[in-house]
Amino acid sequence: MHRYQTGFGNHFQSEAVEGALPVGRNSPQRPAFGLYAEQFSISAFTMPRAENMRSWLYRMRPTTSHRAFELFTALSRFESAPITHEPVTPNRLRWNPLAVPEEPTDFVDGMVTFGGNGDVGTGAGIAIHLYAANTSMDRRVFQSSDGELLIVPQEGTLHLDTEMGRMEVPPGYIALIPRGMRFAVRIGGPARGYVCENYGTPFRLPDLGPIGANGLANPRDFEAPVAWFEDVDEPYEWVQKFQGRLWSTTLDHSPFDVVAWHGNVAPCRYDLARFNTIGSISFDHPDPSIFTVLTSPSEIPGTANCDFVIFPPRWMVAEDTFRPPWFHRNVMSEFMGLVHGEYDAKAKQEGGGFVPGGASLHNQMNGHGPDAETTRRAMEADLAPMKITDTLAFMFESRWVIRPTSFAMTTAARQDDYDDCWSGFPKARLPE
Ligand SMILES: O=C(O)Cc1cc(O)ccc1O
Ligand SMILES: [Fe+2]
Repeated sequence: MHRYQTGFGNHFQSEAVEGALPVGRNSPQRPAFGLYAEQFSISAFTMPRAENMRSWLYRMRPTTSHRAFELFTALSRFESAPITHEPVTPNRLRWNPLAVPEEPTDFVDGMVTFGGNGDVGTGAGIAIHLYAANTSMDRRVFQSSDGELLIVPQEGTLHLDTEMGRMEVPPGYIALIPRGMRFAVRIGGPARGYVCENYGTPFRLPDLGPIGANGLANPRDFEAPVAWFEDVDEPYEWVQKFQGRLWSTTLDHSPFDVVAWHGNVAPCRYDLARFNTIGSISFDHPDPSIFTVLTSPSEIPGTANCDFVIFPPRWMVAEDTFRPPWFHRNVMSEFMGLVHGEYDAKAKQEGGGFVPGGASLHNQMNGHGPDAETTRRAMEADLAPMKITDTLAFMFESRWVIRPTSFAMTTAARQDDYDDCWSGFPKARLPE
């Protein structure tokens, strides 16, 4: 339906009306048709060229023309770091999916923060939100000035209208919305999913090292929209998340009035089925970093502010190998979600377990891994090549402890018996 331009971080250009995009300069004295030029910067002007990110937007009115924002207090579940709930538990946590609300609830109203780290004020760390919605954003747009949004739909296709164009994002896809970009989410039914709000360095493709020039998420499979605008002179509510609080103002027109744009900042979507999954063809279960789709680096090399990692369908062929994820204590903290199917570290469990729409959190240095049933099966398995099918789990992995919110700690969706999945392991028997 919508048209897209392909590539990740390309210098794109697009015009919805022929002649709207200036040629050969960014800010002509009089842009075509009386449009206004606006630079949209998500890196400092002086960042090295390879990391410099900005686009030029040509819009019907300057963004500046609006009344003052007023503090919006209704949405207390939409939180930001620092998350202050004390004490931060070292316990492994797992949650059932959020129920889709019965009251009309849009994407912004339906956002519930489960945890976060770092600080919106210093621009480091992430927040992890889950959304459950049943209504489209109507004459309402949202922007997070606090971070970029990585959206992982689990149920229901999202129709994202953004200042730079429109995208359709069904479950199995992800979307990236740049920091500060205004967008609206339209849905045709119940919608549920996960959001990583990244306060730090924007997500980028990971280096490939010895993998070579190709593999994992290939740049050409990312899709950015083409320019699109609506000429609507009616009230629009504009909700802005700024330093952890929600602010709102009303425009007398649609903010989707960008007629043309060019640059290397743009929203995009990516079909996770395009991920070129690489794994062991000899022995041993590789570290899950081999499944990194996108990474937000921190200032310590190889130690991400956030890695976005997926566990898609794949062949398992490793010989003499315990094939599921191994037992693990990690300096990095791991938040997981499940889009569909079963995860290979957790056996299906009557009335609970790790289910689509649910989530788990294994924080710094705390042991986790396959449950007892998965372990028993994997140790007894006939190691013929086998394909793991119908599954899509993912992880937001961060160098900082992901501090759960009060909501996450107290919600009835939290499984208070999670530890039990690791009980009943037979003890090793040493020689007499
Ligand atoms: O389930 C997890 O905890 C994520 C994970 C997966 C894997 O294949 C190896 C290590 C790891 O932490
Ligand atoms: Fe892990």
